[in-house]
Amino acid sequence: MTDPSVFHTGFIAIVGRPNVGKSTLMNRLIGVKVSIVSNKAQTTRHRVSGIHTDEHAQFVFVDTPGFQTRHLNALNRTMNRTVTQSLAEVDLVFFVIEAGRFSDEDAQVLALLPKDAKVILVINKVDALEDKSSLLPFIDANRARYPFAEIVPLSAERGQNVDRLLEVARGYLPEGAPMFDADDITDRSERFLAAEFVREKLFRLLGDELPYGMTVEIERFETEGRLRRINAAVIVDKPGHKGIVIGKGGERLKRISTEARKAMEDLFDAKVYLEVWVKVKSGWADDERALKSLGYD
Ligand SMILES: Nc1nc2c(ncn2[C@@H]2O[C@H](COP(=O)(O)OP(=O)(O)OP(=O)(O)O)[C@@H](O)[C@H]2O)c(=O)[nH]1
Repeated sequence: MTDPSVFHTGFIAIVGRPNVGKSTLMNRLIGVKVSIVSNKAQTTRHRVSGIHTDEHAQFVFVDTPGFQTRHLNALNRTMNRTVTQSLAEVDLVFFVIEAGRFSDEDAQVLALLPKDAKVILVINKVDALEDKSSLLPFIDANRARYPFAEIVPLSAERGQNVDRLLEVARGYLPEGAPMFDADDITDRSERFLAAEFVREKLFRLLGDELPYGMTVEIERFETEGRLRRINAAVIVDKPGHKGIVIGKGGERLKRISTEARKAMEDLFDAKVYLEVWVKVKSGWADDERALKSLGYD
């Protein structure tokens, strides 16, 4: 049993083949919807996708980039090395499989786990198991596959035994103060996400016309209860790019901002006033600013 007076904080990666229920589990673990957000933590190389904090521990869930189990070719093998490296940097891995089933794809994911990683085997979807008595032999069969630190059967969808997973996981996280303030992270995440949504719509609606070097900056982000006032600037490099983003009669920009606003309202569970405009900030303008800051006019 872990000493409850000691606080634990650490990074966890959730891995598994497609469709085993990783997202469902993540949503369960995080609980509050608004916390299921991407946040580029400044202090770490990890991309944080969710955080759960209770009185004993802070669980920081991170994305594993480039996971690939289908079509093993040279490129994917290189990507898989990246996966193995990023998994070596977390404190704990949740390897998720489906109850009663261990496929070749599961084996491929398992093979990517670094040899000395601490891995908890999460057997998900136990609710869907027709013959409940088959669970114990299934657990035993999996013990032989890898030196799992723990094996936890659960149902992410129904929330069964999910608390147990957190309780067990805590003992594998290093002792230490929380890295993130739960409220803080929510605000910063929303701001970060707002930029992500605008970017995503730009990518989707501009397609091949996407100007090189385009960025999105959130110039204003205000929270008033369940209302957000957000101003986003799409920054392009050349005056000619401005028209591409705006489109004929402003149609394109209007669509981008409407779709981004809807996505934000869904996720933030709030009313959103969003203004999006396009600014040209060429290299030349930057030079000029740089000169001004040095006192040259
Ligand atoms: N019966 C049952 N179904 C579940 C459970 N957890 C997830 N599912 C279902 O399994 C399907 C896949 O769930 P996801 O959470 O999207 O799986 P994933 O691993 O994130 O999938 P990818 O994003 O493709 O990698 C969905 O239809 C879920 O509703 C569970 O505990 N029991």
